[in-house]
Amino acid sequence: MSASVTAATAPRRPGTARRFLTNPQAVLSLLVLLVITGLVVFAPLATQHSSTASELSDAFGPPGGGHLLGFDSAGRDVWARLLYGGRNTLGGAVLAVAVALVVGVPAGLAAGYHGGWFDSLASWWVNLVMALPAMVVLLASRAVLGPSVWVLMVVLGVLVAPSFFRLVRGAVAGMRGEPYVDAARVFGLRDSRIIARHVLVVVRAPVIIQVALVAGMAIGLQAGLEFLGIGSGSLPTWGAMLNEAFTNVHRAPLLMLWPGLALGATSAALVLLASALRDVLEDRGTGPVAGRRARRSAAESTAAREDVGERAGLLSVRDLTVAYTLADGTSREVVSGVDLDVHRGEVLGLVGQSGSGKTQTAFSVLGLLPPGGRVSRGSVLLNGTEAVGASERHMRGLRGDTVAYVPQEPMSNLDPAFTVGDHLTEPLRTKLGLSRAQARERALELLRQVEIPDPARVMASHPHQISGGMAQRVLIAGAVSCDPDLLIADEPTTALDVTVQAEVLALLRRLQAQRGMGVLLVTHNLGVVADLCDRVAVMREGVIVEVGATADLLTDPRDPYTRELLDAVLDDAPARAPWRPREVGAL
Ligand SMILES: Nc1ncnc2c1ncn2[C@@H]1O[C@H](COP(=O)(O)OP(=O)(O)OP(=O)(O)O)[C@@H](O)[C@H]1O
Repeated sequence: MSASVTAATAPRRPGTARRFLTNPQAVLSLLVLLVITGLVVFAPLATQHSSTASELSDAFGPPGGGHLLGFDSAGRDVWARLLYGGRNTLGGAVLAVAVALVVGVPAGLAAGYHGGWFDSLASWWVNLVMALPAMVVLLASRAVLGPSVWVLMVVLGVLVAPSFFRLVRGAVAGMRGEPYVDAARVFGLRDSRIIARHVLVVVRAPVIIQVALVAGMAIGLQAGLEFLGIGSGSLPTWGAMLNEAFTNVHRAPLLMLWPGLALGATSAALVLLASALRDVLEDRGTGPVAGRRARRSAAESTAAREDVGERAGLLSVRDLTVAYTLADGTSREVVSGVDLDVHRGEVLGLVGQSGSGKTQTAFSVLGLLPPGGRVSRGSVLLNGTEAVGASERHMRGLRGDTVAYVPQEPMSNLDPAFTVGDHLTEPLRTKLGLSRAQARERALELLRQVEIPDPARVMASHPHQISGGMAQRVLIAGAVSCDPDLLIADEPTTALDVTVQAEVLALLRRLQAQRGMGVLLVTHNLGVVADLCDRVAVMREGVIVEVGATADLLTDPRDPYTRELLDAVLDDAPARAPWRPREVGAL
């Protein structure tokens, strides 16, 4: 069994439902809410009396004769009023939450995911709304829009929408640059799909918690307004009942108790549920999520280029120049005038020191340069089609089945919230249109092809439950899943330990040979180059300084920089002394 397999399994965490059901606070508060909501929704089943029919002779009458809680000051049935009034109180809270969600969540998603002018404008608007005193706005809107509890709840929804906006925007902006979001784009998934799959799942838990909190707050605020006599007046609500009871508090103090109890129990249950949900939902096995890729220092360009012949290959890059706009408004070239060709079935190594521009070149081919970066000059032909300046839609069409990508850090390219099976089946379903069952079958087959011994178990595992080596195999399986013509592998073994590196390289070599894929292998490791590549391009400070057949280039480098790289390998790897068994008693 390989090293990557033995390290694979961590104990499985109980599912969300299980954690919820074993949390007494969660279960109890949900039960209280369900009972209250059930009584309110099915009010006609819980009472045959009307909430508005009044009989003055019954005013302040005690319980009895089917009137569970007696009568109020106008001779109306208190139990019926409580149940029907709850409809307005809870309905109002639902309305406020719905408005806040509809306004706050999409705006937060768009601002966090895309940034730019919308983010600036929305953040400015949110700061403005948050600076307004809610009570004063509610009072003013009642004066302008009339005494309707529903209108007040809509206004309240708008006032609390910023809390959802900020929550969602912060979570989404924090994960925007995560490699697994880039990886999803590399698979050719649409932004809307990425948001639905990877982004919404991140904000789901805090949003659910916030919903419970905001509902509790809306109920409290609404009751406060009604109690002060600023609500609808005519509608029975728990707040209005409190208000009426308060005027007769000396005569019938119990009349305050019932709406007070209903309000207190509902608000308390919502707050307790929110806090229990926080424990349940936020205790997810998020696994190791690495931060964004480190960006390295700049370089200026020099050097010669080799004539690479006609542009008939699978990938043909000419005069590729990548520039970044810096914070001070100036522009910096990080890749300058690069020419590259990868032919079908060929493995081209792109080598050079850290920061030489290898990754920027690879991302340009994928059409996935980070924000601020752009191809300022040149052409990238993928299967004869120009990729520079192509629409995102066009590039999405190419990613996955024309060009696929194997990243450097396997773990951070898998979304911790999803299983391996989810990762593998999603592109199969969206790109190849397979059914769920077909995609699952295909994914299992792919896992077998990348030599994962127990594919069914690995399919059901989350990223934190598998080793780095296995995660890289999963990503390789994903990359070849739609049968790409060109595979771009960016330092695919750097994050792995030595034995696993060798296995993953062997796997890549085998898959490449079986499928006849062209491979652009980005690496700084000349050992890997010698092992896998047919040809090598050496990159330094953003330019290609030498291209040639691997054997020629490694044995007879023409450029001084290539020679330096080779010397560095030799310097770094002193000849090992022959292994001798430790002498007995040496310790
Ligand atoms: N977002 C960015 N803004 C500005 N410059 C950047 C950005 N990303 C990368 N660069 C610059 O581009 C240059 C090339 O970086 P690149 O990541 O392509 O190097 P690399 O050869 O792939 O290195 P490594 O092997 O360490 O990944 C670096 O000098 C880096 O500073």
